[in-house]
Amino acid sequence: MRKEDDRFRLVQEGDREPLFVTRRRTGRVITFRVFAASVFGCICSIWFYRVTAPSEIDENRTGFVRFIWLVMLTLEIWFGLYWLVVQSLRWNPVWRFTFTDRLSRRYGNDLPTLDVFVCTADPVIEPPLMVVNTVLSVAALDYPPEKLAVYLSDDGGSELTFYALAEAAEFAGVWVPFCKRFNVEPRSPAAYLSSTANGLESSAAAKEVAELYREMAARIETATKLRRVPEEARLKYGDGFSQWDSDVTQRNHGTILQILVDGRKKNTVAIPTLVYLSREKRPQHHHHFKAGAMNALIRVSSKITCGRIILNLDCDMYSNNSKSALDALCILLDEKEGKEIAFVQFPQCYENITRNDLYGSMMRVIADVEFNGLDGNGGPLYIGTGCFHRRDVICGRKYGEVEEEESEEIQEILEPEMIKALASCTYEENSQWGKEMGLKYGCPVEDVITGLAIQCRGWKSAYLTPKKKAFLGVAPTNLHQMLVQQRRWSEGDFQILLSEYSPVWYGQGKIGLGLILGYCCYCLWAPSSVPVLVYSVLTSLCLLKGIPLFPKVSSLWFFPFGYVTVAANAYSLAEFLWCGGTFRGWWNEQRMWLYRRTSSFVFGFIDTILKKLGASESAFVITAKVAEEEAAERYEKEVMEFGVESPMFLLLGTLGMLNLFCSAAAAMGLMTSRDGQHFQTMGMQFVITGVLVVLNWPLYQGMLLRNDKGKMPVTVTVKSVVLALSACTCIAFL
Ligand SMILES: O=c1ccn([C@@H]2O[C@H](COP(=O)(O)OP(=O)(O)O[C@H]3O[C@H](CO)[C@@H](O)[C@H](O)[C@H]3O)[C@@H](O)[C@H]2O)c(=O)[nH]1
Ligand SMILES: [Mn+2]
Repeated sequence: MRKEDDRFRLVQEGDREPLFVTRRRTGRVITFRVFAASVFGCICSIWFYRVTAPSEIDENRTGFVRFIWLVMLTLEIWFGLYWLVVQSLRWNPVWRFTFTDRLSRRYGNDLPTLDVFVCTADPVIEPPLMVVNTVLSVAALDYPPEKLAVYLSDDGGSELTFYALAEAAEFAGVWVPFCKRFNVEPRSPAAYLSSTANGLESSAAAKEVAELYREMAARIETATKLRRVPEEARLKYGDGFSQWDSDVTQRNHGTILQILVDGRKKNTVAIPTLVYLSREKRPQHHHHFKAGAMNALIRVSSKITCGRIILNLDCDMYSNNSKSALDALCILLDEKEGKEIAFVQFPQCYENITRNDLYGSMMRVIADVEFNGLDGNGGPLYIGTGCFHRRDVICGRKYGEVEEEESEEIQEILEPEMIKALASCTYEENSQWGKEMGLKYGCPVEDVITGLAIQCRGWKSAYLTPKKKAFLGVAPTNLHQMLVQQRRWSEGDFQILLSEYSPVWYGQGKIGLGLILGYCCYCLWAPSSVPVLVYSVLTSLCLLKGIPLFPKVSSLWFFPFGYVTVAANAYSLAEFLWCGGTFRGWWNEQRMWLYRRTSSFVFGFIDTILKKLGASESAFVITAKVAEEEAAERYEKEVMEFGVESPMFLLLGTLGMLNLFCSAAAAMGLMTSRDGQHFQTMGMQFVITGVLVVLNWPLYQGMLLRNDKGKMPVTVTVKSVVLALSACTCIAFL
């Protein structure tokens, strides 16, 4: 009898196989650690060299030169320590693999309810057609439709977006069944119809769907262009449009809520519930940007479908892999390890990246290396899109507290008017919303700080990178947008470091050291601008002035400098190529590394300090998702786009010119003197400044050689040249 029992248990156990596995690559990690140790050894000897400053250069050192060396020492200590912090991201990477077939066998259609939140904020820079494509792609997820609901939050309060969604709700009736029947991928109609490899073009069903989509798209685009909703539509969706009174503006309107498809009514279960929400906005109330929108969504949805799992998406991130929800559930429903995981983050991938990724927008290494490293240390950051949450955790449940049982029947169906009150401006007054409940307010990267707070409540998170990318969005397509986005991120991350939720103070004892360091890598982006800025200016100016900053090329002390430089760059190149990048892509990435640090992060740093002093408010500049035609062509050709006057460009231009002048002057001096000794002592500076000049090539082109609309505005060029020349002259005669 006992034996029987055991056998029975075994079968049961087999049934309880984990829904995912976590893998490590031991060989690679050990190699990496040995390598890292060798680099660290050299970093230490660089420090030692600076402190003991060998006598060869010491002979004729004046106080001024001594001061410069002290600055160099400080910078090198910073770089060394920052390097140490960054190693945490590579120390212990893990990869997760899911078994969706086991999930299906075990749960069938008995899956938790899932609410998808899509956020949009402006019908001009986020075209309604793009937004509804995202909505349609998630509505067609491989998930039982009666368990799925899609909410669109429109911070633009735009009739156009509502109109587009109403059209999409109708089209969904055809699209969702079509996707499921033919197992279509990807499930954004625009992406599907533009992909050539769908193999279904010829079938009658596909033709019909394509035709319907084109008609709908044409109607939406016409309306968007004319900025007017067609009269027929107004009649057809009257109860929706009636909520826009004459005085509705983007910043001033009551709550607008419309359930376009209601899955709670028993007969309409073939497509998911579809809801439009534009929360109330009044000029006298702060709306807290995307965090405010998300919190309104959490409350409103709790009275409609109350999905146990929440997927958060930006309006441009369409679902490219219909299994992503099942993948995420493999983690969240896993009986053992999954129990401690609060959210599952997918990488932010883009569909509009050119071959060599001119602006480094893909952040390949972050997505393919660093986030796996974070996962090994306790979990990736929540980055605001492509993330599956447990509803009760985002609402404040601590790890270890019991989960509330899901009530069998969804609560009584409330009148829309009662639900609307949940999205009013005053609802959150004197409540924990924005603090302990929902997404946190007051930070430009509300998502990162929210994820951190969740981890500090004892939870872990997981990172999933299925081969077939889960979601695809639109990356910034010009330099200025890219720099603005990075400025917001660096500012937000730095604010977190200084806030009461700082990973260093608040996270202490709540999350592991590895994860604290991991957060610091990003939180220190903004302050890391200062040393990079000083370093690049100092090496160039000292080259001009003939002040040596590094050991002679022939001296033994040169070795650590050379080794660190070569090894670090070779490693980063290798890593980039492993992640599927090209050599040019890596080179472009190095340029963006520099530009981010010498513009975005500088401003992010200043903004944060000003904000701490109470002198400024942080803003959320929404990233544009469309570009004008000529600019789009230049993007395709990987020609760097400047075009606008911006203080960030002025800074980049001035630094670029400074490097150019200094290296030109120094090269001329070298040629006239033919002094081999001079080259020996200044060798390293020649190389650094030379590399900077080569890296800046597209900048010089934009400033001096190009004539199209995307070149650097003349005023910026003139100002940069004047500033750089005056700096050089001052230094030369100092
Ligand atoms: O007041 C606002 C501002 C923005 N958004 C939405 O937030 C999303 C992200 O905005 P976007 O301009 O595309 O910013 P990105 O820099 O691309 O966004 C990244 O960085 C943000 C934090 O800085 C995160 O919130 C995002 O999820 C993440 O994708 C978009 O869907 C917007 O519609 C709102 O709903 N309300
Ligand atoms: Mn975006």
